[in-house]
Amino acid sequence: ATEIQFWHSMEGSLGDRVNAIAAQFNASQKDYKVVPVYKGQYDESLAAAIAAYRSGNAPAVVQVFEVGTATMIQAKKAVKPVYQVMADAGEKLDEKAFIPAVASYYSDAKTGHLLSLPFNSSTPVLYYNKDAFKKAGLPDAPPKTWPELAAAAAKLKASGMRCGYSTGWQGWVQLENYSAWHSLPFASLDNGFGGAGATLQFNGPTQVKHIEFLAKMAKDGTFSYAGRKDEATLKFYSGECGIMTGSSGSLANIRKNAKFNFGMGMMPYDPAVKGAPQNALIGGASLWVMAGKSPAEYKGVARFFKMLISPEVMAKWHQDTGYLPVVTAAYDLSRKQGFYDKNPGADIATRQMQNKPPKSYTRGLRLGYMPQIRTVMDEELEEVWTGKKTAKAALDSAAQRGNELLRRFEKTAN
Ligand SMILES: O=P(O)(O)OC[C@H](O)CO
Repeated sequence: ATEIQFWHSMEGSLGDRVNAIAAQFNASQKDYKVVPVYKGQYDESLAAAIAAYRSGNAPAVVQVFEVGTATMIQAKKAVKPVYQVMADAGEKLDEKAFIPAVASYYSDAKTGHLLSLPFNSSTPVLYYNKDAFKKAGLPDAPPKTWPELAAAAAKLKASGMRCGYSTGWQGWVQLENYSAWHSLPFASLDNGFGGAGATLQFNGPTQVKHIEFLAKMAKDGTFSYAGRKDEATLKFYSGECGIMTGSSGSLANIRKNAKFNFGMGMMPYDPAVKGAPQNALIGGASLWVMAGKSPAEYKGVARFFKMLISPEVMAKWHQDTGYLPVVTAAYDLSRKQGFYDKNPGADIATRQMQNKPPKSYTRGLRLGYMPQIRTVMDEELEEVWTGKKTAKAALDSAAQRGNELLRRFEKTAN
């Protein structure tokens, strides 16, 4: 059988699910063998795939986080667009089958065709420890607003918890999604979808106020910073933190490890901000096909992709993990199966994305060097949590440093 290397960043239960899907595909036919390989976290696997391409050892498929999209689009020679892979292999790709917000994130601005395959899309959600809420005398309901969240975190601490609130992926949750959820642009030119020349706008007064709010929580000990990626997930399921905002896709590992009852809610919003809540931006990752592979490998990739987005496989992946059902048929199937009736909260990630019709600047991000801009946001926010910088100084500096990265990216493109 022709081997198809599939590099990914799915950890714990998520990795188990990826392995199970590959095994299912491999058992369904004899010509191809998909070999999933965990290559570290998103930034690590992206760097590994680019290095491997340069030395001629690229995998056929690599999972790239959403913010790496512009990087992959620019690496034209290194990738083969998914719509071409499917067409060459004679596999029909119904691009209308995808949830529009997901498809547009990964589509070519000019042709409108899919460049990568949407696979694990998420939105940030809120998780809360129901047992801890009960012990703290809090009602059994997720905090809806940031002031409610702060009050609940204070009560949790007062009841003896070590950590009231923590967050995963701070740039994604507290600035990228916070902006969209509050109907604000993250960057000009429709967050970069309008072409080159965009400047970052996440240092506006509303975002500054929000980071000040979190800084105050960090100072009084009700917000505990856990790390740049999804370290907060572990702090939540271990019972240390009573509330967490993080990826809807953290559900798989929370479900497996939490020894308490937990509930979910939408991202909190600031009631003082007009238009909030607006809609969420998707995160997670998509699957990119690398260039320079054999026709047989591409045929196998196309068959595998076809299976991944079939309503049955996608519905199961969504139900098992908390990632979005990226094809509408998988959402319909899950509903028909009674999944949302049996699992309250399981459709929150989808509902947030569709909360209101998106504005031109709440559809997603298409910004070069966005992984590096994430690092800049992380560095600057960490200065706020440790009290070394004010929210305003940190966000202004992050925007300025990020703008320099954007200009540098545009130069490499020409
Ligand atoms: O944990 P994930 O896979 O939902 O990804 C979260 C962020 O969007 C990664 O950039």
